[in-house]
Amino acid sequence: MTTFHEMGISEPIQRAITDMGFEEASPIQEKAIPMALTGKDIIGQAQTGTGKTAAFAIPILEKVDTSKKYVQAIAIAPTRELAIQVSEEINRLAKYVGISSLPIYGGQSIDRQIKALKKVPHIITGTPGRLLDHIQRKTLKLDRISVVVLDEADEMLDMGFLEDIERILKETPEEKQTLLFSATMPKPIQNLAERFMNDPELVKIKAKEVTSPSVKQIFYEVNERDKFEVLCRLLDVDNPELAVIFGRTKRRVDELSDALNKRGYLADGLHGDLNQRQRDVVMNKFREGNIDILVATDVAARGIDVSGVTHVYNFDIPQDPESYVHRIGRTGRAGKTGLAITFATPRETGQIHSIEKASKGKIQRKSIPTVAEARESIQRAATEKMIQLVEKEEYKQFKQAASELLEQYDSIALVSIALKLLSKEQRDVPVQLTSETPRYANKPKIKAQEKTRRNYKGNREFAGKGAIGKQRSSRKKKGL
Ligand SMILES: Nc1ncnc2c1ncn2[C@@H]1O[C@H](COP(=O)(O)OP(=O)(O)OP(=O)(O)O)[C@@H](O)[C@H]1O
Ligand SMILES: [Mg+2]
Repeated sequence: MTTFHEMGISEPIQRAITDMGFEEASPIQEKAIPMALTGKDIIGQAQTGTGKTAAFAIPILEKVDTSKKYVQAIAIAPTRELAIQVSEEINRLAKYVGISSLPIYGGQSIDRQIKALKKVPHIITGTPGRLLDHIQRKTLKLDRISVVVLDEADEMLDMGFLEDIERILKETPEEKQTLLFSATMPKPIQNLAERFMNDPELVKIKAKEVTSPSVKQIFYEVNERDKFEVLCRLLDVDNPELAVIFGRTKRRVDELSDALNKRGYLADGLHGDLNQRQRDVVMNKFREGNIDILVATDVAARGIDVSGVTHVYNFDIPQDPESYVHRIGRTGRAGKTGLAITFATPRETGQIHSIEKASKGKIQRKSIPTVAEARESIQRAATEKMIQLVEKEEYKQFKQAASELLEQYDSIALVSIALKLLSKEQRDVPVQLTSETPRYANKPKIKAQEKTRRNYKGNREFAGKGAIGKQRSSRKKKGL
């Protein structure tokens, strides 16, 4: 184990790292940081939640020259939320060095961004479409960039951002360092690396499984029409601190989050049809714990780091093993443990095995908890809540009323009713979800090339507006 001090990181950055609570470098940081400091191009692969952001952010910060007032590094990410998050992590690490990072993404006022760009931040993080937009408006110049980062590069390829990335990279000088990071590195990424990188070094943290070992993986065989009831039962039994539930489409996410609210859970939805302000509101509510369930499309599958996510539910099975790996990687981060639950309809159980094969992990089949078990959990939760409130002495103003009730009624009946009221009453509210047809069920394994094309259509709800262009209409038709 290596400390950041031993890696020769400058003192002010070390101080910021200490403030962030990092004690020692994670394996990817230990390998990638010294290598990146030599100036080499790097392809970095390590499991989800293992600190890849700092692995590229620290070398960037060491490279930026604060005496020079121009943009010196860019980090490109597939989604707006991720661009914001990466920028925030860079700014935290840069706290004592006078370097600033600015996120640039679609959906935010371009004028505001132009104003912020005039202040000439040293580092820009952004989604491909909006970065390109600023380059074309000449409000962003990349001719003196010395580092480019492609975070979640494989996802950006899958989303069809290749052309945009090529156009962005054309604006950067020949002589520069390129860093490419992801937890998954499917084949097509190697072509990208060959084209854009200069003799890159592969820094791969060898692991038995692609998924994080701190995430326990289970699946339930559930009929489409039973999914929601089973989900509620599991939520009652598992009682997650914070959970992310992934749905296949935007409609699914909206319906699911409405239905959960009707049943008394604190949930909100995130997908690409919300405007940026709505997206920000939802993410902030989730980060601050004002909701404890985030229902999302794959827009939240990559890179999003919210500490305290204990459970990930794949309400709809992910469309490929990579998506599975990233989705479940929203829990079990930074050494914490997590539970990943996947629903597979009877026709989809074969896909569970494909995922297991590709990720070299084990997904254990479990049987659905019974109604009685769920009820027991609800009662246990209500009892715990009552004990907590009693211990906090939060009952004083009801004392008089309580004594009067006790004179007239049986004490067991009264406490039982109080428990009933503390339990989530809305659990019986009927809800109806539109059923989703599985996208790739029972189809032969998709070849890499074909897959890229399909995802290009199916998956482009994510990021910068500029990049989406004509794909939008076909997406709308499909209701994605
Ligand atoms: N050395 C460290 N010690 C403790 N915590 C760390 C360390 N490095 C990073 N972290 C924390 O671990 C969490 C996960 O880091 P990060 O988001 O960079 O993971 P990642 O590898 O990029 O994951 P993903 O593949 O999902 O994008 C963050 O909250 C980060 O602040
Ligand atoms: Mg990441």
